Amino acid sequence: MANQVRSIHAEGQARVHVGNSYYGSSDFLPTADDAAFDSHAEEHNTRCHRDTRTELLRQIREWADAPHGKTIFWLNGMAGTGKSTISRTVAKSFANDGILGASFFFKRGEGDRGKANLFFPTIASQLVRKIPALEAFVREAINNNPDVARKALRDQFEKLILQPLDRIDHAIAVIVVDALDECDGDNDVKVIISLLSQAKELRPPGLRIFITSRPELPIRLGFKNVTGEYQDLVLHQIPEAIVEQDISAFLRHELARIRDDYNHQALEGIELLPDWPGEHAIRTLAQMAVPLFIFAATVCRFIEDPAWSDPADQLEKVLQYQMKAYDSELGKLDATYLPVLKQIIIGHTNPQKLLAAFRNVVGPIVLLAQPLSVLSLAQLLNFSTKSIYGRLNSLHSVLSIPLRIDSPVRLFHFSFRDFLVDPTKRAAEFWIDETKYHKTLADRCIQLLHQHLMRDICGLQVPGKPRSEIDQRTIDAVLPPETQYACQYWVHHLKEGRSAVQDGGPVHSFLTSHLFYWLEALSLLGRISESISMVDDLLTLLHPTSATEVSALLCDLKRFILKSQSIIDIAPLQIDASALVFSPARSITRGMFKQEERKWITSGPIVQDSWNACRQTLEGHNSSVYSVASSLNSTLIAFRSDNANAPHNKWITRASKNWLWLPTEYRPNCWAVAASRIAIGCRSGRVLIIIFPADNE
Ligand SMILES: Nc1ncnc2c1ncn2[C@@H]1O[C@H](COP(=O)(O)OP(=O)(O)OP(=O)(O)O)[C@@H](O)[C@H]1O
Repeated sequence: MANQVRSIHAEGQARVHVGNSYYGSSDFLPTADDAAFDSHAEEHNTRCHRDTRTELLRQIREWADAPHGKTIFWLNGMAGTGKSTISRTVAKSFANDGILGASFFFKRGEGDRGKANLFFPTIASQLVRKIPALEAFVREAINNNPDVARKALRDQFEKLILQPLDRIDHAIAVIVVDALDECDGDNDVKVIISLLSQAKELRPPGLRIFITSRPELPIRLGFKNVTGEYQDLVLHQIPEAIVEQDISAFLRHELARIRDDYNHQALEGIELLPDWPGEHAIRTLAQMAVPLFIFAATVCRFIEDPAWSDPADQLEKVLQYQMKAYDSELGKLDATYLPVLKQIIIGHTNPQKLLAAFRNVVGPIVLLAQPLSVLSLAQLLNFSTKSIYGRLNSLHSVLSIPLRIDSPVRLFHFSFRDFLVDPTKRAAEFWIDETKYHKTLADRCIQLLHQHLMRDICGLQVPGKPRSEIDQRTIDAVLPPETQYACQYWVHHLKEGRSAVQDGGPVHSFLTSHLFYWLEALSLLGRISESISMVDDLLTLLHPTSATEVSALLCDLKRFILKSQSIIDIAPLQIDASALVFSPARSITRGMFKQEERKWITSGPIVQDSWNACRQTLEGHNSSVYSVASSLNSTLIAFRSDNANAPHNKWITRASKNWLWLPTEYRPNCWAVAASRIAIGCRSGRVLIIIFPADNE
């Protein structure tokens, strides 16, 4: 990070002075991890088998190459029909030909990949890498609006993508956006569609956007609003015969591979016949599958799974679901997943016990907002790693379970979760009660935070130490993945579990004891801005009659965070320094955490009584220092700039380290420093006197 410390040191005895650190923009833009088609998390995901989707892929290519074609191509289709696989294939082929501008694969349950927040910054940062001429204009946008990546989607799109692209001569570039339906927030989805449709205004008009999604209502409405601006294709309306042919080709290839691998290590006499499974079985499986590729893919994993029996037996088990698969689309999901799940209980005398154990482990896994490893799951759920592995052993065809204990367990396909939590299956043996397990996760997250969070968890000591100077390994050591997860998602699970927040309840008690440590941890994770929406969510969960105290605390807390988030974001420990010291005397948050106030301020500023009308001050202006003054004996130094928002006026430093950050209304116009006492004349008319203990105290 380009973090420049420019403190001017007084020679001699000066112990307290006003310094001037400022923080350059470290990362170019915040981005969503693993969203690109070629990211590490996506690398093992399948692309179209070479004998499948040939005509469709040709059409997509033709659209991308057509000089006056529509800007957007929308490929929509039901769950499991193969959209993401097509997206990966076209992204790879565009990348090979040098025309892929950017790709974003939305994925629910994978943190930032399931939200709109970082969609445009991620696309912009990839575009910059692809088209270097854009960099200067994107940087200019960031300099003019340092917070642009956190602004409304429209601002992000216009400033980071549309305007920079409009200022350069660019050749054709394709952006691939997969699974838009997995982006949270119906309104965000509609806004994204509407904004992307504006790309047609670009001169020269070289941008193409390939979007896939399920045909869900908000997306259909979004596209309805931009009728005429896009070309589309409905995957599940492709004639059945063509899809059956594609799925057959895939099955033929995969089952032959499974047979050969099995025969390679099978004892003599039990090998599969060389023509196994035979055309009849392939045709039956393909007919059961149409139009769901996910059926074919899961069946192959199930047949191959050595945990059960040989491939021929496994195939027989699948074929028993023949009639069910022909029933309906829901029946097809049953036929996909029931053979796998039934294995868990077949032949057991006490299936209820096994089912309960299955739900207690698999329920949380499918509901996580971001995948966790077995190690982290064990910590979070308070189970042993052995018992988790025991439950997962039979699920290798539906879950990707890495060998490493600290690598995340992932769903092969989101339709597995859809199947398990389907509310129409309440009575079914494998049904997972979403609300119940979200509640469990919320409780466990809160308990974990209770156990692990503490003040100054990284041992920074110096209150102004910027987050950017803390080694990520230090943060990861004190905040392991499950604690990071709990910090970010306890409110999400509370909300999805529809738990009421009430006075004296677990949330109230957590906030009363651990609020500051939680905010400090969020800051260390670079996620403090998300605390505002979490507080908003908590406010929606208030119990109607018994939440007076916690409601007042949350309203106050929102003001507290809004006022100080810019500095807490930079220096985590300012939460109980500047944020606390400058909050109003009657702030509930301040009152509650009075004991946290830093002892190194003997006498703090006189502050207003209550919150005033100013909710938040946006930081980010720059100006140079133009005058420096020193006391007669040269022990004290003060300096001033044109601009009250200039970074040089923001900190009180001690021994050349930042200690106390000054909110805008306390920024100095003039000041006097004497030993450990500092008097600041503020532009607002306030005079602020702060006394620090002498160094030897
Ligand atoms: N053309 C193909 N060739 C080989 N395998 C395929 C093909 N299409 C799909 N598959 C397999 O089917 C699985 C499901 O497909 P995919 O994830 O692409 O469906 P989807 O339509 O994106 O589903 P969802 O809408 O639920 O995300 C893939 O993981 C892959 O294993």
